[in-house]
Amino acid sequence: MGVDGELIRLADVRKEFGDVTAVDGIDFSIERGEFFSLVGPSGCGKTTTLRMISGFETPTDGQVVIDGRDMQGVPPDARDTNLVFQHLSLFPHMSVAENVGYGLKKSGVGKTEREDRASEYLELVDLGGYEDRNPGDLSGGQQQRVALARALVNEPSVLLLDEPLSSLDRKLRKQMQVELRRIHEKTQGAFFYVTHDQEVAMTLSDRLAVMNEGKIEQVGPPEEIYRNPASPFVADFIGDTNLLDGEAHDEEGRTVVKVGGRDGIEFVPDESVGEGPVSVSIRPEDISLADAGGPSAKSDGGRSAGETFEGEIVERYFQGDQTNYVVDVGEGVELSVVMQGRSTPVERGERASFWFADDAPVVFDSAGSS
Ligand SMILES: Nc1ncnc2c1ncn2[C@@H]1O[C@H](COP(=O)(O)OP(=O)(O)OP(=O)(O)O)[C@@H](O)[C@H]1O
Repeated sequence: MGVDGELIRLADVRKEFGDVTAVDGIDFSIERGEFFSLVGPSGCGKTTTLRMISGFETPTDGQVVIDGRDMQGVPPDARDTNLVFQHLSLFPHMSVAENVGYGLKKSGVGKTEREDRASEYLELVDLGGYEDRNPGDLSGGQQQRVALARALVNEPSVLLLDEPLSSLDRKLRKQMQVELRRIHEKTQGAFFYVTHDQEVAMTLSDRLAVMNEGKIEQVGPPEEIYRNPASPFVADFIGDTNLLDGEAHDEEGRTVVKVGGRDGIEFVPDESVGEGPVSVSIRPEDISLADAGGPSAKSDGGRSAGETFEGEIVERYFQGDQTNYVVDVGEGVELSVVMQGRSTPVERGERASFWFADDAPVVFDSAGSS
């Protein structure tokens, strides 16, 4: 563990269940020591992908390679992977230490070494001293940490995690996210994390793959995916965005994108885009607001700000450190805007001016690529 290089590779992997195509020809690889997440909406094929890596499901087509070895025909227990599920499966009649040492016992490790290693991994998940407890006497988060220790104790090259936090309440989930990151750093093994929760995936991952309807739409570090989404689906699924229909056309030799008709939004896209219908993604925090006609404090921290537009504030939600607005731009176009820090003095029902930097909008042509 801890050596750089590719550990897992999926090459053109497909899985069909009867006439349902659960996974539709996917390719990605996971590096040693990496925290890699597979994220996408319910039913998109995440669990099926994880089960093909673990060996509980056989691909209809394509190749799963772990550590340079083709896994075709290799059963789950002969793979260097371990699994943690959403629903805990601790043995209630065994102590915490016995639960953690269970896999070691099965592979013939003696009692003393088993106990030592169980204690070592309980220490790792911050449960040193809990060896003799019953799993039933622990909190949900503690039980989840025991399950983690049990999956880590035989030091697999890859830990496969299928929504392991989704049964926990919000506060515990946040705590466990921090724990997971810390445990990952300590173990140096690769973590493959499956979730529909894009926020969790962004927080935890070195890189993530965004999956939709059995296909991978984008693979990359969270920030790159957030800033440069490869498709309207990715722009919408990862973080919040304004996804708008627009039209690109040529105006005196340069491309101009229009959203929402004559009084709508108009801008020159940062990257070249063909003429015709387009989708436009603008993140709410990339739009600035001020009261219409007031002393415009228009500045974008050095980024070049484009034209100023006008709209009516139809919603305003104060949220402490930020204020969320919905601006009606006319012709059915509404923009969501997030202003950080102290809110602007624009109230619901008032007119406001707004603007964004030239490089804020990401434009996708009708084929869906940016
Ligand atoms: N054993 C099976 N037999 C038939 N269809 C299946 C089987 N397993 C999964 N599917 C189908 O394959 C598709 C992908 O399922 P999968 O469980 O991989 O999705 P998922 O992204 O993990 O969803 P969720 O987030 O809800 O767990 C779904 O349409 C599902 O109904």
